[in-house]
Amino acid sequence: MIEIQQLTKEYRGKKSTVKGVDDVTLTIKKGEIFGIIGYSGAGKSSLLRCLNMLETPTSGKILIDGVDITKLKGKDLRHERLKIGMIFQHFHLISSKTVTQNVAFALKAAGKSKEEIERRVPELLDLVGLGDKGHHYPAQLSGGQKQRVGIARALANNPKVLLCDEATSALDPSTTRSILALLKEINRTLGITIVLITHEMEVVKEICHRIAVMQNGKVIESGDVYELFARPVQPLTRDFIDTVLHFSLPDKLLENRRGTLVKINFQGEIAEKAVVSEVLKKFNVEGNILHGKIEYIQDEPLGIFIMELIGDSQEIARAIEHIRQRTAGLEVLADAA
Ligand SMILES: Nc1ncnc2c1ncn2[C@@H]1O[C@H](COP(=O)(O)OP(=O)(O)OP(=O)(O)O)[C@@H](O)[C@H]1O
Repeated sequence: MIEIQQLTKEYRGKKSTVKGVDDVTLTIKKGEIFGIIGYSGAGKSSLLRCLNMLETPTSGKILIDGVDITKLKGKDLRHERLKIGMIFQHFHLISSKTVTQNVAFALKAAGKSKEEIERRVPELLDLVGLGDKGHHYPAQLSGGQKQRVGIARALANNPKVLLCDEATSALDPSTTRSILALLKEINRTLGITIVLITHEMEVVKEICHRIAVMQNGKVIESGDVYELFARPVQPLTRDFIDTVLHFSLPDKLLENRRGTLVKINFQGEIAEKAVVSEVLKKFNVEGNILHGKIEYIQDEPLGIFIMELIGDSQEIARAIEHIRQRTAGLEVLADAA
């Protein structure tokens, strides 16, 4: 439904030109929650803001349901933009207006009648769990409640796409979870496609179906979130995943090891874990499990074991190959000492 083709966004300064987005091609499917992750300066905001033309791309196309929005201007662009809602890290509410007036503002801007606005605003506030807060001003709300107003406002005109710009970065962990749960619910019940940018892998793990990892304006890796957790290719993707899986083996353990250290991913099936005992019987290697845990990625279990394999190097290589072929992935963390 959203096709980004060879998109580039350059910022031209007096002395130099910065490529915020550098030749990005991506397809975002209808009804999915798509995450774009990267460190500061990777180009996430630039890419997201091109999707509703808050930034004008330098080159490339953005097709939304087949319409290239980069070609639109004036009334046509305003009309197309109504299909795309957006929420922000710092909410961007109008402080002098009540919650009801903030949400009504989006409907007014779209030319909706007074009757329709009066009918729609309470509906939207109920949807985000703020049915009793209509007369409050933003200053009287918590961060999570402010973001709920932002979500109600973004959904006012029944968009097909919701863009989320670091929507939970200013919130504490428990409020973050409640806002992510609301976004998930909106995606499920209203079928709205959600594109979110974040620098937190926890957010991705919690709600995204697919993700793209950005670095220096480019997408360096993309795919199904479970697949990327199980089989990351790029070092940067691994770094992000490590922030969630928290694998740091004590230095002492690394120093004292005798064998090859491997990390094995299991697709959560107990049967797969039998592979390890099978290997120990089949090959002449000794194995010590040093660490094990199960993470839930989108409610699907991903088991992770760290093992030390001790034995003849050829035999270890055969054992590794055997495990690799029968599990969700194996990574050699350190060769035999
Ligand atoms: N308006 C602008 N003028 C000039 N350069 C810009 C502008 N906006 C972004 N850039 C540059 O484009 C690159 C990508 O920035 P962008 O804000 O898109 O990254 P980001 O991944 O969203 O980072 P952050 O999370 O810090 O916002 C950076 O090098 C940034 O300095």
